[in-house]
Order: sequence, then structure tokens, then C-alpha cells
Amino acid sequence: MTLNDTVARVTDRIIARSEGPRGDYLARMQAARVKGPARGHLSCSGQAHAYAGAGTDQAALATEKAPNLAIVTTYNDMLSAHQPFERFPPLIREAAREVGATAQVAGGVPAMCDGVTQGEPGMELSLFSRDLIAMATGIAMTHNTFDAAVYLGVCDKIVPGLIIAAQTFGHIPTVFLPAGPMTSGLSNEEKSQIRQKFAAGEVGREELMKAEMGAYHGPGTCTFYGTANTNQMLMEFMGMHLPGTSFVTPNTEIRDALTKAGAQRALAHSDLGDNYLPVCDVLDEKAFVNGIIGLNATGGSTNLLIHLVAMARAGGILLDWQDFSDLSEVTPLLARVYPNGLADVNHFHAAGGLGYMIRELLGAGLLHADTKTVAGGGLELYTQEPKLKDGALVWEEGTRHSLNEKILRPAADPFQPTGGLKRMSGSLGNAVMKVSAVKPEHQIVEAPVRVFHDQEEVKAACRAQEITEDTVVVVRFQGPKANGMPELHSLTPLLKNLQARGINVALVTDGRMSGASGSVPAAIHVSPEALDGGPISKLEDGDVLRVDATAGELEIKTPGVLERDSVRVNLGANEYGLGRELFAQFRRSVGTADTGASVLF
Ligand SMILES: O=C(O)[C@H](O)[C@@H](O)[C@H](O)[C@H](O)COP(=O)(O)O
Ligand code: SF4
Repeated sequence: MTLNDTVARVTDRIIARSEGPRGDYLARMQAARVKGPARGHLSCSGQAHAYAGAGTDQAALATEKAPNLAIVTTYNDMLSAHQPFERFPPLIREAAREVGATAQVAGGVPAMCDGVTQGEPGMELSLFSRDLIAMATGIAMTHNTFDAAVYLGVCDKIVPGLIIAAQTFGHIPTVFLPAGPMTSGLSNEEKSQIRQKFAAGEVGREELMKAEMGAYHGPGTCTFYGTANTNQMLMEFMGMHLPGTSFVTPNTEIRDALTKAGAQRALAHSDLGDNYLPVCDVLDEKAFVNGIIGLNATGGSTNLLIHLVAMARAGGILLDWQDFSDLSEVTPLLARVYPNGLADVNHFHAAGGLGYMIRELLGAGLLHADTKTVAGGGLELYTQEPKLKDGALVWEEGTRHSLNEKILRPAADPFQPTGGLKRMSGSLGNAVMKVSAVKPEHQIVEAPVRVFHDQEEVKAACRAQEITEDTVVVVRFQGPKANGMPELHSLTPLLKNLQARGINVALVTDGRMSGASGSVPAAIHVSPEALDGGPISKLEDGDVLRVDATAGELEIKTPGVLERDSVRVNLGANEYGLGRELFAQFRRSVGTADTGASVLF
């Protein structure tokens, strides 16, 4: 199938724009290659220290020339999605031994659960945790005893941070290992409805708690299509997972088989064998374009508009939001998974999942088929799905037809002809909106603004029934420099209640929303942020703003606003408490949302 013209044009534009930094990066990766096992270049004392804790693998490490596999794990009990990783290191060591190699945990890396911290001060560290995860992984990998690596991570900032690190150590073959989604419990829609009833005072805390525990009931990734599951989609579209591994349930025989196969695949690609495949050859411009196509075709998390820019930059690839916007215009929306629909990722997987989507998008000429993937070939391999046959892991062709067209559609008959994410621009600056989750009748709001400097102020105003007319709710000083750009997802039930009362409401913020946010039109990541004196800092209650998701317009309609001075606020309250005092340097040095909101470059 001929590649779509726009996909080809945007890819060429990215390659041309990135030529300098990409060339320098690839030269550094080539220079980082070593002859023989990496550990052999350490001093005898360094090696002895590295092997002392290796138990039965100590002799092999000291005398053999077989590859040594790094395990970077983000296991902790706070993220249901990462709790299954507790069992992974022994499985991976066993897999390494089966192929005459060794494996060592290079380091444990922090991971934050955005569900636990949602609406709490901790959320102000969330975005910064991405770069800290990359730095912590750097500390693990700098032991430099590794010829291949597996990275264990799933959730929001964790996969982006790990990818930044994997790119930094891009001369090392690396496979990402997921743990898989939680089994389906109380549906996301039912959970959301009970939250709205609680916000409206119609049910008590006991009923709310029962619903939340029914939704989030066990190990595995939360089942909505938020940032975590968007990351899983990216790892398949970009060839960093084995095919079809993302949405296989944790703690099952096939999950364990996939974990071992991923480890052995990474070892098979080491420079000590004949199939050297470093990360820098997998994550090239085409892989990132494939990821952006997948993001739009699935209506994925808006957070990836920030993270993908930073992930690509770590490999010398320069993305901008116009790339996302141009690709969105030619990418059909093929999936409806909550918040873009009622299904969850388990239903999506059962309907044909990522393998069906990749087949459809390849067939439509919307993906680069000729990328290098950890599966050992091009993207065609990702139309296959793993099966256990007599205890052995095999891959078979996935379904050629959607098994539920309410969830998954063919490219010839999509839910909508363009992608789920829309770039917004106008006199207020640049922003993004997840339009796939907003009903058409809610996609244009032109109304007076009500300005807030804190999400708690919004909650108080909603509870006091102060918002009774069409309103654009502006929450500013939520940008990366102001307070770490938290997600304001806990406003969703309150704003949905206003919408349900017939009030045409939109949210505009220099902050973020969760990948799970939906249905209320939210123009987020407004750049420049208020603290940088962006137009959002000049708005006053009553000014009229037009938020038009159809046209991608974010326009101040009241004259004279831009001539005003910027409002200044005292941000001292968010400099201390629950660890925020440790991130002052991050707030001072972080970049803008549209350049990846990073402290690293
Ligand atoms: O970007 C995201 O996908 C979110 O941060 C997600 O990781 C977080 O888990 C949700 O906010 C939790 O959803 P609820 O708060 O609705 O349970
Ligand atoms: S999806 Fe969100 S809430 Fe669920 S485990 Fe991951 S970070 Fe936590």
C-alpha cells in the first residue's frame, strides 16, 4: 500500500528538521559500542563489586562472555499496574539462564500513581517525576555491566521517562515489558456517574467508596484508555514491546511466557550476537510518526502531546505540535474506549485490539511498515497475537475483522475521519483538546470567563452553585513553572454536572487533564503559561472567550485584553509540603509544554 502523502511529508519534515541533533546523537551511540561484554571493560574491583551479589550467576559473570541483561524495574505497591512487577526479576533471571546468559536488577526506579495523587499536592510532582525517572534509570544503567536491557514500566510518566533513558543508552538493545490490565470490574461509566452523584450530594461517601473499589479492584493497569494504556499502545506501534503483549492479563501463564520471551529477545539482539539491534535503530523518526498515528487513531491521552516531544528529543528527533495536528487531519478515529466510549481496554483487546488497528492503518497507508522492531522485523509482525500452544508461546495472525464495531472500526468506516486530538490556537496562545471524548453539541463554547487560580476555588464555586450561565472556566497558574503542571481531572464530575444542567461549559487551563478526562471540552496545556506572562494571565472575569474545537480556535473576543498587564500571584503556597520543596530547581528550569516540559533539554 502506498504511504499516505501527508504521513510521508510530515515524516520527511521531521527528518529534515532533526538532521543535526539526530546525526550527533547517532554518532554518540556508535561511539558507545564496545567490543566484547560491557562488564569486561570495568576494573577487576568494579567487576567483583558488580558480581558479589549475583549468587549462582557469579561464576558465569566472571568467567563467561555471554551477555548480561539489565533489569530496570519500577515495581512498587502503590500502582496497581506496577505491583505485578514484583514477580518479574526471578522469571527474567531464569529466562536469561535458559539461553546461557545472566540478568541483574540494575536499579529500582520511582513511579508515581496519578490516581492516588489526583487532586492532591503530590500531583504537582507528577510531571517532574518523568525526568527524574529518566535520571534514576541513568544511575542504574551507568553501572555499565550490561549488553541488553529490559525496562519494566506501564504508567503515565514512567514509560516516557524510561524511553528517555533508553534513548540515552540507545546503543543497548532494550525491550519494554508490561504487566497487563486489571480484569474488568465496575465499568468506568458507572464509576463516573456515581462520582457525579456524590459531587451533587445525591449519594454518600460509603457508596462512592464501594464504586471506586469496584472499579479499581486488583493488580494490573486501570482499564480506561488513559495515559498508561496509551503508553502501551505506543510501545506496540513503535516496536518496543513484543507484538500483542500490552493487554494480556497479569499473573497468567501467557503473561509469564511473554515476560521471559521479551528478556530473551533483548539478549538475542545484543552486540555479542549476529542480530545487534540497539534502541537507537528502533526509535527513529518513522517509529515516532507511527506512534503519533496510533495516538490519534485511538483518541489517546493528551499527556502524550507533551511526553512524545520529550521522548523524541532524547534521541535527537525534533517533534512539534503541528506534526501532531497535520497527522491528526488524515488519521481516522478507529477506537472508542473510555473516556471516548463505554468500553474498556479488555473489551478493546477482545474486539481485535492493537493488532487489528495496526493491520487497518497499514492497509490504509497510514503507518510506516518498514520500521525496525524488537520483534525482529517490520510493523507487519504486530498484526499477530501471542498464544500458548502446548505450553509454548507462538504468534498467530490476529483477526481481520473487528469483533465489535461499537468499539473498533475498520479504516474504511471510522468513528470520525480525523484523529481524537485537536490542536487549538488563537489570541490566547496554543493548546490541545481531546475532541474524541466531547459530543459535537459541546464542542463550541463562546461565553464569559470565570478566572480561578486553584482547582479548590473551582470546586467551592461549583458547590456554592455560583456558575449558573454558560461559562468558560479558566484555571491558570497551573503551568510547568508555576506548580509542575498538575492534572485537574478531579474537576471533571463537577463540570459534567454543570453540563448536565444544560450549562454550556468549557475548561481552559495552562495545566493538564488526565488521559481519563473526557466529555467536558477542555483546552489544556495553554502556552505560554500564566507565569510566563501569557495572554491567559491577562484575562478578567467577564471577558468573552471562544473555544471552538471544530475549528481549533481559542480566541479572546473582548477587545483590549492583550494590552493589559499580566496578573501576578503569590505562588509561595506550592513551594513547600509533601516534597514540593525538593523540586524548586525543576520549577525554575522546566521548559514549555509544547517543547516537552522537560528539565533535561
Ligand atoms: O493521565 C491519566 O491517564 C491519569 O492521570 C490516570 O493515570 C489516573 O489514573 C487517573 O487520573 C485516575 O483516574 P480517576 O482519578 O478517574 O480514578
Ligand atoms: S493507570 Fe493511573 S491510577 Fe491506574 S495504576 Fe496507573 S497511574 Fe495509577
